[in-house]
Amino acid sequence: TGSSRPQRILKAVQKNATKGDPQSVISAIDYYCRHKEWAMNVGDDKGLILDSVLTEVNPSMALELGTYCGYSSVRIARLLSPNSKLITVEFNPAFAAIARQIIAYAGLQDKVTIVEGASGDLIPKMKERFGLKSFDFVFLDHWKDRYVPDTKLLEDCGLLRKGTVLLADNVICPGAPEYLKYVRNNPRYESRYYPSVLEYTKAEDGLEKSVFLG
Ligand SMILES: Cc1cc(-c2n[nH]c(CCNC(=O)c3cc(-c4ccc(F)cc4)cc(O)c3O)n2)ccn1
Ligand SMILES: [Mg+2]
Repeated sequence: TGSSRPQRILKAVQKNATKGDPQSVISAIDYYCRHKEWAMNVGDDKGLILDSVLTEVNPSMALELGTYCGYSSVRIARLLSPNSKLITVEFNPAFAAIARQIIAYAGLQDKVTIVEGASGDLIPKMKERFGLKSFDFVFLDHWKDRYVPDTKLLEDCGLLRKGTVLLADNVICPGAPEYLKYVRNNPRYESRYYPSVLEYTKAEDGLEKSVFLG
């Protein structure tokens, strides 16, 4: 049988990027997915917003829900301070295997831990598994109907602290309408919408940044 899209993305990285150079890995994926075949990476347009929010927060502990090929894991990890960590959760083992190789190609394997499984199962185990108190930053980029239940789960598991920043991808396309209602009408969050486009297209999309007020 033929290769998968994630396998073709890995090949494009190995062919066009420089080992240990995260920016070249990002550029290689963006070029491939814009000119050869579309893929559900956060992409270069929304990626610039992710970069700026991340730089502002400068998290010690970051969580990403939805790894896919590791594109946003590389975007996040390349901007983390020394000793800061990213935990990223991927449901599909085949995606996780590719992401592990792309993150390693970028030289960021010491900053990123990939965990395989469903967010709803893994979130309640995070404190004990990783000996962490709370997350400073959470990037929601997984199944769009899990944004609300998993945000509530993060609250209930004490994994958010006063000031934790949640950044949600795809709030317009494919869309997370319940999530927008939840964070925008909730006094425990201060939210702001960053308009952009769906990765590698002209379709409307955007990121919602929500600060947990405790
Ligand atoms: C339950 C659970 C789930 C996960 C998990 N791991 N990996 C993911 C990936 C989820 N991402 C998407 O589905 C996604 C889709 C589009 C899209 C698709 C088709 C279109 F036509 C237009 C847009 C665009 C995007 O930017 C996306 O992010 N979820 C991990 C853990 N636990
Ligand atoms: Mg996305």
